Amino acid sequence: MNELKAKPIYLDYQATTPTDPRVVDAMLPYFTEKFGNPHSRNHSFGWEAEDAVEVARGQVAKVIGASAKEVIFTSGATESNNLALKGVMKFYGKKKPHLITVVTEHKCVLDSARHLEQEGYKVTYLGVKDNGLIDLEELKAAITDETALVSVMGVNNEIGVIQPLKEIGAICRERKVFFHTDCAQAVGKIDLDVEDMNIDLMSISAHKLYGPKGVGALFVRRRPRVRVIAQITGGGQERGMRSGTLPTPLLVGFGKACDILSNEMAEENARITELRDYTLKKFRDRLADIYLNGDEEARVSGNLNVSFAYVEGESLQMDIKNIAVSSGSACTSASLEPSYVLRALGVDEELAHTSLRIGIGRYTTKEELDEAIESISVAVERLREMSPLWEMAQEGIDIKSIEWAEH
Ligand SMILES: Cc1ncc(COP(=O)(O)O)c(C=O)c1O
Ligand code: FES
Repeated sequence: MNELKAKPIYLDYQATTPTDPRVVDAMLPYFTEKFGNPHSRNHSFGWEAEDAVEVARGQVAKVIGASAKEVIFTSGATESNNLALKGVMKFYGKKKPHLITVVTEHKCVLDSARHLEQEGYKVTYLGVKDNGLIDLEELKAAITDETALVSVMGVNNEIGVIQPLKEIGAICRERKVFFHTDCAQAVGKIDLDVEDMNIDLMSISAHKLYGPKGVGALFVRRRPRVRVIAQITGGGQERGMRSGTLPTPLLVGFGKACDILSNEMAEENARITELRDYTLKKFRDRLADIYLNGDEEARVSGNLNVSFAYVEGESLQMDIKNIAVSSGSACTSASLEPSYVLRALGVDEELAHTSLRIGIGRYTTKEELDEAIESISVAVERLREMSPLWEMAQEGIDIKSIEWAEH
């Protein structure tokens, strides 16, 4: 058949973002004529690259209210999170071997915590309420004299909920424990100020904020000073905290992307919030039995994580192939397990299997959303028509009362 392929619609901005063309333009000269090694001290090629790196450092620092000297460049948030957790625990851990984190953190935080546990450190994993937020009283109760670090993400990558960073920072400062936050999904989406929020370490990733992939940063507070043990050693770059030649073009792009956010973030988020609310309303008007996962208020502009009851998420995705969204299951492995984040919210397994994460961002248009809403709705209606569970629910049978055979 000579069918015209529909243009794919990208609604997966939490997975990654396209690099802003302005960012690409800023980067290009640093691949070619301005290619010097920023650590070369003896000639102008090096100085030129170093100057560009320092400008970028300042631009990154500015969006989070830090000073440039507190920004350590890394390869991304995965590395930053590893450095924060392992670096701090290994420095302070003899006297204070206890780390507190949250069950809904990104895998790279949870995996770093597991590694530390295997090495004998103690880890408390806080649960979350059914809106995805931590309970501050639980956090307070978990802190002991042995706690060195609390690590709570700013914004969750799956459900977009915003943790109460300022309150967490205040608790940590009062109890004299360091506060690390994974803000890979938060920078550019919410106002962040490391001073006001008493944040001691913050992980950032460029490719989530319209910058290039393969670069990120860890903010490490200087006053009061936070010490970390380097996880990558060598030439002693980044004040000994992270060795390796800095990738000048990537950093220039990262800096430019942050600079754009400094100027345009408020306006951009207002526009995206409007699109998101519009989308949710249209779904709610059209389809019964849909549920928004995660708090409706404490939520970033571009995230809609919705369960479409009685429809299996993967089947739904297969039906809407030209729309790039993420499903709430099997996304982290081939295990076909429903998302651990949704499970932690208490979303039951059936419903967790029916979720889609719809990510709206800088280049999303209303027309694209209209098309996506229509395709998803048609697919949900079609799949529900085929679902015996949906049929039973329409007849008023309580699905929960059914005894399922072992499988
Ligand atoms: C919350 C969160 N933390 C960490 C990461 C990892 O970031 P990177 O891809 O820069 O390593 C991601 C991206 O998947 C994320 O969403
Ligand atoms: S949605 Fe595919 S395994 Fe549950």
